[in-house]
Amino acid sequence: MAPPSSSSSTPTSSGSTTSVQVAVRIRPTTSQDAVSIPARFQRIVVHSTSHTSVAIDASSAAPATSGSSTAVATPTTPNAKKQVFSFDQVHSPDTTQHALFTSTALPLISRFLEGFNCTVLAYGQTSSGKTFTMTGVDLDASPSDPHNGMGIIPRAVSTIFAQARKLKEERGASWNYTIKGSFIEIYNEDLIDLLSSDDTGGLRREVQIREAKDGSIIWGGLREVTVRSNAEVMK
Ligand SMILES: Nc1ncnc2c1ncn2[C@@H]1O[C@H](COP(=O)(O)OP(=O)(O)OP(=O)(O)O)[C@@H](O)[C@H]1O
Repeated sequence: MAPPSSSSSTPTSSGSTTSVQVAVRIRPTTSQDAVSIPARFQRIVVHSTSHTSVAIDASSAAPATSGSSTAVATPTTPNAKKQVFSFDQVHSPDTTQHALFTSTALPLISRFLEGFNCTVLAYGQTSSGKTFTMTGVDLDASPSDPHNGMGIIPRAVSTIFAQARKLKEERGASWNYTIKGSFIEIYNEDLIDLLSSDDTGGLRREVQIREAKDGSIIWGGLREVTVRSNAEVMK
């Protein structure tokens, strides 16, 4: 979360401004679901009803096709009430990786290059698609290709490098930039530096997090590595 002095506000669909935006992505059913989910639970209960809302079927009735191995829409029972929830963005199962990136993370990149702190956080139950959404596949493909499976991280990193190169071309020899990366795992209450093992004989170093007087965040002992390309970051 960005400290107040460097946070950046974004207009919401309701017209108010907030520094936190919530986007929901509904993942499609996969072939794995057919084997890993018991047939009686194989039904779709979450539907996007607009670009900003989802409806959850309230029916607790068993689906008409109980026993089938394919997911189906839940039949509505009489008087079953759908619950509707609103978010800043709702993405249906057919949303591509490129479209998701363009509407969620891309707007943050220009703000990031202006000096704002930006965070993209994936949250969801196991198998809901966090890794697919954040990392995806085709990690060193072109971020502008709308058809590949690159997730948010490789697309964001490629875009940051491309925009930094463009700024360099515009600003000439008097302007330079360095991009550094760190990789931290938060596990229970511990913060583990995942890039520290090389110089600590295989043991990963714990890092300390504290807040400076000006509200900025200090990561004590965190290893920062200079990176020059998306391929280097994703390695
Ligand atoms: N939008 C999508 N389109 C196609 N397949 C998807 C999509 N989202 C997720 N999947 C597939 O669903 C499965 C589970 O996704 P994923 O591994 O990303 O979940 P996760 O939230 O990271 O799970 P965990 O918390 O257990 O690590 C994977 O096989 C992934 O390829």
